[in-house]
Amino acid sequence: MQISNFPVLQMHKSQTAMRASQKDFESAVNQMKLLTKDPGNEMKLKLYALYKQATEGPCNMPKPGMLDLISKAKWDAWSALGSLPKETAKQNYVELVSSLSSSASSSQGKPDADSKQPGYETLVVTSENGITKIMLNRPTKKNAITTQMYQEIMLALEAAAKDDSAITVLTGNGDYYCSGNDLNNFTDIPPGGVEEKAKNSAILLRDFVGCFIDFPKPLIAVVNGPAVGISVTLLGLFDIVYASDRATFHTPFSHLGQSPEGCSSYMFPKIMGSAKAAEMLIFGKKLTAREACAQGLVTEVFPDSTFQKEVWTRLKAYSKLPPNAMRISKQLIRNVEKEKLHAINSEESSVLQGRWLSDECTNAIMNFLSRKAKL
Ligand SMILES: CCCCC/C=C/CC(=O)SCCNC(=O)CCNC(=O)[C@H](O)C(C)(C)COP(=O)(O)OP(=O)(O)OC[C@H]1O[C@@H](n2cnc3c(N)ncnc32)[C@H](O)[C@@H]1OP(=O)(O)O
Repeated sequence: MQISNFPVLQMHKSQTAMRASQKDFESAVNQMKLLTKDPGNEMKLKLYALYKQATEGPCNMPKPGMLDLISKAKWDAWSALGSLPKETAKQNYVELVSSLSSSASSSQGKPDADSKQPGYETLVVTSENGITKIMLNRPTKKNAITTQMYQEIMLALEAAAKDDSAITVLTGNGDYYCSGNDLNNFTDIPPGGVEEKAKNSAILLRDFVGCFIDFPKPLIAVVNGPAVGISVTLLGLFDIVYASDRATFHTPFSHLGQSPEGCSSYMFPKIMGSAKAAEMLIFGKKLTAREACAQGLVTEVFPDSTFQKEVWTRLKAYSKLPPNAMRISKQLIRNVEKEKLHAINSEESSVLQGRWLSDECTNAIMNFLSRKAKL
């Protein structure tokens, strides 16, 4: 095999002016270890040959026997590089790895058109590489959750529970993860009046949170930006919470004349201790991602600039673990408290039903809707 059989090497022959440093080379070698998608045998042979040429120079090993197919393919690939200088081989290796990593990262978070599931108006739901991703998709409204969106999230979770993916991810599109309940939900009053509205909302809330309590597979929150209200309280029911360092966590329930939901009245004190939980749930203290991590609400914080790349690399690796083992482990952890969580969810929903009818709550919502108040 001649060097001309490797178009990618031909392409870079003219670029020898740009030399890769030893550090670039070593970091490309490390980068290869992080690739989660198999680049295929042909590419692996090219990389092998360049690595050998870069580290040992031209191939002077004896040719392996005809029956030792793998060693012979590797020997052929290396020999084909002839007397290519070590420095050029290093450069070509670095560029080849970089092209592989950028094509992998450009597909992260950006689903194939084919994998996008139809039927959702407020979400983008995709399933690929063993991961079902549910993305809140109202970026211009900071992903505030409308009544339709609550229903679509429940449908998406129900479908994800049954599909063949190993893990499920919830994330947001745009600069926010989610700004919580859409406050306009309270303006659509049915013929039965505000009491009926409050009752229906409490039922919807109870069923919605119930789906998170019962979700049978590992559930991961990829918190891409600020999170408010119910999108924060629900985090206590996730198995992993990864956050960008741009994310904040805010539950301004008292400011809104409301009270905690999402089982946070139980989960938050359990996770962070009652004093820290009270500061968030009663006094509406907003936490940075690092504070939320220190208090156990967040699993790990990543720099925003590398957030998507690092998180999806990690999740792709996790999605290859045996799915039944993950499911069984999750259920062992969850089943201990499932009944208790459902009871807490019912109680929180019923208390909120009363709060929604209070003057404190009505005034706070009116203030927001008339743009007098923001968080
Ligand atoms: C079935 C019922 C279940 C109920 C469960 C109960 C849950 C409790 C909660 O979730 S409480 C939390 C409720 N959320 C809020 O109070 C947040 C309100 N929003 C804000 O304070 C701000 O919008 C902000 C701080 C999130 C972002 O401020 P910023 O200045 O960056 O951006 P804008 O305010 O201009 O927002 C852009 C547009 O998005 C609309 N919007 C944002 N959040 C909400 C929301 N929660 N509800 C309704 N609309 C929201 C905002 O009005 C802007 O719209 P516009 O461009 O048309 O003006």
